[in-house]
Amino acid sequence: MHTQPTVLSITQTRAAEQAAVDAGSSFAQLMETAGTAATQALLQRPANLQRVWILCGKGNNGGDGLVMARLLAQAGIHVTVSLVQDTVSTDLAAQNLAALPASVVVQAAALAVLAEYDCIIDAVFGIGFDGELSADLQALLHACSQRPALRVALDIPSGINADSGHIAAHSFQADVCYVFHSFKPAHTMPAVQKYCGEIEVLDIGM
Ligand SMILES: NC(=O)C1=CN([C@@H]2O[C@H](COP(=O)(O)OP(=O)(O)OC[C@H]3O[C@@H](n4cnc5c(N)ncnc54)[C@H](OP(=O)(O)O)[C@@H]3O)[C@@H](O)[C@H]2O)[C@@H](O)CC1
Ligand SMILES: [K+]
Repeated sequence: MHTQPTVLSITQTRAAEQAAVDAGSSFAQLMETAGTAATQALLQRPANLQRVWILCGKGNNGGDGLVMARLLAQAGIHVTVSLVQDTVSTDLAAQNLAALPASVVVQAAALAVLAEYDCIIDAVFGIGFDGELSADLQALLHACSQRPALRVALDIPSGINADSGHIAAHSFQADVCYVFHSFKPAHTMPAVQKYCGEIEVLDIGM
């Protein structure tokens, strides 16, 4: 029997996260589990993953990317992280930035070196995104979306509003989207699904 995926709005997702924390988990644990699940799913793919570039936003979607950076580096992969908003704004993202091993290169996003990467991970924005992308981010995400590298989006491709499904100009075009816990309304929309590519829902223990 084909079962429909559970769909939770942004508000419902945040309530489910809070309920998991109230039941004994922690936001840090949820992020660690999200980054771990996405790393394991990525490593299971028959893909060339020698050099991975992770684009991190300043919020917790960026934090998920930083967890992946640590775990992929520990798996022996050459990882470069770019903080595309020049900073991190949440405690969880800051903790995971501080926890990066020395082998992870942290440098400004440089389009000139884009061709060096086998895989690009979009951890810029998740369910916290609303509105349009800045001109700089439009140029960066557009260039990434043109690359033949494996393009991975965490939770939702950056530039897309998880509730309304509004697709900002030059949103990230993924090959695979690792969705945490449950679909958001946007994941059910065919126009958004074209930006997600393959969608895999990952259990993050909530
Ligand atoms: N909480 C948890 O337990 C877990 C959360 N998880 C992960 O966290 C993600 C949600 O994280 P989040 O809430 O920090 O939001 P996120 O998507 O990173 O973006 C927020 C940033 O975007 C910014 N921003 C918004 N619009 C913008 C625009 N147009 N242009 C520019 N900037 C814009 C906004 O800036 P502000 O408007 O506040 O200045 C803010 O700084 C979720 O999708 C999942 O991946 C998992 O780890 C599981 C456990
Ligand atoms: K993303």
